Amino acid sequence: MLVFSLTSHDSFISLNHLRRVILELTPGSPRPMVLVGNKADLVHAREVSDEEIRDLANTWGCDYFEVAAPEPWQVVVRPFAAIYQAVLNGRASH
Ligand SMILES: Nc1nc2c(ncn2[C@@H]2O[C@H](COP(=O)(O)OP(=O)(O)OP(=O)(O)O)[C@@H](O)[C@H]2O)c(=O)[nH]1
Repeated sequence: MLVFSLTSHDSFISLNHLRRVILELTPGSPRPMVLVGNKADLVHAREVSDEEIRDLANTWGCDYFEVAAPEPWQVVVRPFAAIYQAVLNGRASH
């Protein structure tokens, strides 16, 4: 799960490194990933544009979820459910 803060462009950029490390540590394995922008409630402090998020999600072939920690767990759980489903799909195709 590639999580960044919508209020920190640096955290968005640092996902490149994080993803590279994950890929290097797990060669040959299925590695379903989702992109998660946290702190969606802090609208006025937002530093990452929808366009750059969409571009990155397309480039990496990831689903994108926007969450805020204060939201009900039913919202915050969505990216976890997506990863879980992707793992199950990966197993089914092997
Ligand atoms: N409003 C809001 N605050 C959040 C959210 N997620 C985390 N925080 C707050 O951000 C602060 C830092 O949270 P941490 O969980 O310590 O995250 P961190 O990555 O160690 O620190 P930061 O780089 O400061 O975000 C805490 O005060 C959290 O309560 C969010 O979605 N919305």
